[in-house]
Amino acid sequence: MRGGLVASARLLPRPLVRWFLQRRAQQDINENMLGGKKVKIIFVLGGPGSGKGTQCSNIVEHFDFIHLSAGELLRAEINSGSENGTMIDTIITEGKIVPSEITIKLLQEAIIKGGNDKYIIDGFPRNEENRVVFESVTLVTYFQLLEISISPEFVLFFDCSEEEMERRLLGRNQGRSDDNIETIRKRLKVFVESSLPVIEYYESKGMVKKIDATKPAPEVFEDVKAIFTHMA
Ligand SMILES: Nc1ncnc2c1ncn2[C@@H]1O[C@H](COP(=O)(O)OP(=O)(O)OP(=O)(O)O)[C@@H](O)[C@H]1O
Ligand SMILES: O=c1ccn([C@@H]2O[C@H](COP(=O)(O)O)[C@@H](O)[C@H]2O)c(=O)[nH]1
Ligand SMILES: [Mg+2]
Repeated sequence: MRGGLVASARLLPRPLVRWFLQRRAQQDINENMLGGKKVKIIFVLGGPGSGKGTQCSNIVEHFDFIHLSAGELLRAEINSGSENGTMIDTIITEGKIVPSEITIKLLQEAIIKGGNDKYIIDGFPRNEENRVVFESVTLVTYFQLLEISISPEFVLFFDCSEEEMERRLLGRNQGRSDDNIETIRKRLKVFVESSLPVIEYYESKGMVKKIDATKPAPEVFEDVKAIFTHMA
């Protein structure tokens, strides 16, 4: 049946087919749709060690979301032996921010591959440039040339004191090259200087749901659960 439709479409004038597909894609763009589904994206932000990864794991156990950690995608890229691997590794070890085009390409691929319509994106956008570029991201739906603006439903912000974040990272023990006191201090500085402005931007739009992340993890999850339960 589908093959028949494709064959029939081939008989139509190309400009007409192109116009039809572009119109459909434009409708999808206007409604934040991907492949006919409304895509829901939630940004999970907070300082290093605030508990983003821990809580995202809890969220996917209870709610139908796919968890994409930008940091994990970058670490996987290093381990894959990609040509950018060494450069990404150096940037992470220095606690700096990887160029937007690299991180966004990995997120785009993961979103398309995920095939779901609900994503929690953990640890991204890291700076204003990340945010602006992602909001005009090009997702390949019908034509490569279409610009699809994906804006988050809301931003979940894990608010935690620096002392507590530092203590947690020093005790994490997962063999990460950036879990040493020198890099941790750099990451905390980058968070304040580059990532907090992103949270302030969304705050000014009334899109931030702030969580007290200094509490024990199960208590933090109770607060997170309440937000996700109410959005369903
Ligand atoms: N509420 C909490 N109380 C105490 N320890 C916690 C809490 N949440 C997470 N942890 C622990 O703190 C460490 C950091 O947590 P997690 O990896 O979830 O943070 P993160 O925000 O994803 O950090 P990063 O930005 O470095 O990836 C882990 O060892 C985790 O088990
Ligand atoms: O959007 C991003 C996300 C991460 N990075 C770099 O990776 C490390 C680790 O990220 P975590 O979220 O803590 O796992 C981070 O310090 C950055 O160096 C990035 O550049 N852009
Ligand atoms: Mg993490």
